[in-house]
Amino acid sequence: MAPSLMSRCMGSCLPRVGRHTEPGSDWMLPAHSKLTRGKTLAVVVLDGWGEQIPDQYNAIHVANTPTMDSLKKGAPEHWRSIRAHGPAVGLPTEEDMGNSEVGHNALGAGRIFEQGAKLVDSALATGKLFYGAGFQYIQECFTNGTLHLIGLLSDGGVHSRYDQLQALMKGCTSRGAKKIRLHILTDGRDVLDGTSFTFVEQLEKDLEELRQQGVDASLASGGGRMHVTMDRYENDWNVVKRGWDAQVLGEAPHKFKSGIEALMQLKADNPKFNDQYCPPFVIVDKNGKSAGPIVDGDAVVTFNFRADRMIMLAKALEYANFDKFDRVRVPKIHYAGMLQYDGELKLPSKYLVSPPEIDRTSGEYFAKNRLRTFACSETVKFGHVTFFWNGNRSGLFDSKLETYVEIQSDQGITFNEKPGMKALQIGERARDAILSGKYDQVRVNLPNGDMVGHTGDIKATVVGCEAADKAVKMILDAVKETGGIYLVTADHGNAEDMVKRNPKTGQPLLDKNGKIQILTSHTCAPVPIAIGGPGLAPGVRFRTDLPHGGLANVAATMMNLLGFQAPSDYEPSLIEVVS
Ligand SMILES: O=C(O)[C@H](O)COP(=O)(O)O
Ligand SMILES: [Mn+2]
Ligand SMILES: [Mn+2]
Repeated sequence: MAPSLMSRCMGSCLPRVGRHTEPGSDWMLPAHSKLTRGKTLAVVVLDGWGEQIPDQYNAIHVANTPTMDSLKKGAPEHWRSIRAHGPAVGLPTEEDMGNSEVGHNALGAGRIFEQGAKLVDSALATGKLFYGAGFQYIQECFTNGTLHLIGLLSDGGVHSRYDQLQALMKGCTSRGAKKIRLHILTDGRDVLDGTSFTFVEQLEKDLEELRQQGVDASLASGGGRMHVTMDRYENDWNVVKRGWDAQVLGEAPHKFKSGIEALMQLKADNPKFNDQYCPPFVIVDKNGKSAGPIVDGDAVVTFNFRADRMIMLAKALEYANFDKFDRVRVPKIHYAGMLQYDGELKLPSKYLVSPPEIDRTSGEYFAKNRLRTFACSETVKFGHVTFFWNGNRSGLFDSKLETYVEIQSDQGITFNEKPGMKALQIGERARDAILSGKYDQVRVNLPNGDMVGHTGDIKATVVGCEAADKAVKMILDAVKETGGIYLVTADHGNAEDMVKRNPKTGQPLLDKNGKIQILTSHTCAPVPIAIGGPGLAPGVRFRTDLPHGGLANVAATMMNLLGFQAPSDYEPSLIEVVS
């Protein structure tokens, strides 16, 4: 140990826990030279809570949020905003809005990793995607079988991108695929509601082009992403079953001759129709025979790069012992994911592009340094503060040190129906964990801004934000009572902007009927970060020399607040200690 460091640590500092040398070679984090251990750190992630123009379309501004307001107004040296979109979280461009996967990855891992969207872009650009073991595996079925492509039809860039699907279709047909069937999930969540028509039209054109080249290419089934297939964290297996029935068995309550006919008819039948909740349908020929059930000898690719909402289908497609619903018929197929979605479960076992290797996350460091962690959210966000936070890794690092609590989310509703969601229960569980004194870190995700924001219902989103604010208060009160420290931040924007705006004037854009266009998606807005609590050492403040700080700077900040230095290759901490 350097003499200067030793003298600083004599007396008041706790013993130095260890030393980090080469990345990965030593898990022990050195003690911080000025900040001591022993305080509970509460980490609150407000999902979908950005900083934006304070007008009537900013649900957070409209909402009564005294706790979050006081953090912002209270102490300028303890509040700032940080980047949560684009390259700051490993996405291809500044136009890419943030999302929970990349946001929580960056928060937990403390470094910026090239994310799925970018990795697929380069694997397609270099052609590497078509030379790997995953592609060879599906290619084996091209001569005698059908290639099924299942995924989100959108250019949201959160779970998938249409240009990648186009490149995949082209690449597959030029490498021998003779018969292709598309199983689409309509979006309206990462892109404007109603755009499914445009995407389906484009897809029909692209399929027609393939047919001109002699490929038997057509749409086989469809459904809205939130109602069909794309559930997550096992909240509701019925969603995946609906997809299975349409995609694999070729059965659905609605049958149409084309995708456009399907959308037009379903919309005409139901004035409340929206892209996210489109019912499942199959495409049939004139005899009513479905265009593309999945059968023995076929190849299947799930073309979403993002993990959370594909894992359940991946399990249904890959696991021999699967008991979540009756699959009725389990075809012998060659299945590959666009990426491997779960590194711990190695699921799916075959994939086209290697996922980012997110290693040495803060969670793993904490476990190795014997810190005790409590993490909690409700089902729809549970994996965010655990799986995503830990670098897309399921499970605990150390069951003796970590407690992960999942509160069951409401099922089968859109969250504007119950916008408070489980925020108060999450707040209570976190409060109890803090008061118990058993944990060094208590981490939660409060989902309201995001989950209600995605419904496009402004009034309900306001109510949701108020509930989240109450939960923050509960947690901050417990921090106060126990002399702890808090760090409150968010993973990306959503509720702070509920309308599509003219980029030049900032005014809401109108649709062809003169109605304001509602924005259901995330945004590119920065997010707030606030620190405080009685345990925060005097002199701790946000540095002013990191104006472009982003989510990846938070992990080192947490380590400092817990009394440790961060690993040298982590993005720098946002705080400094002045005397
Ligand atoms: O999956 C979703 O719900 C949206 O596409 C993205 O939202 P999230 O990134 O906040 O989960
Ligand atoms: Mn999120
Ligand atoms: Mn979201």
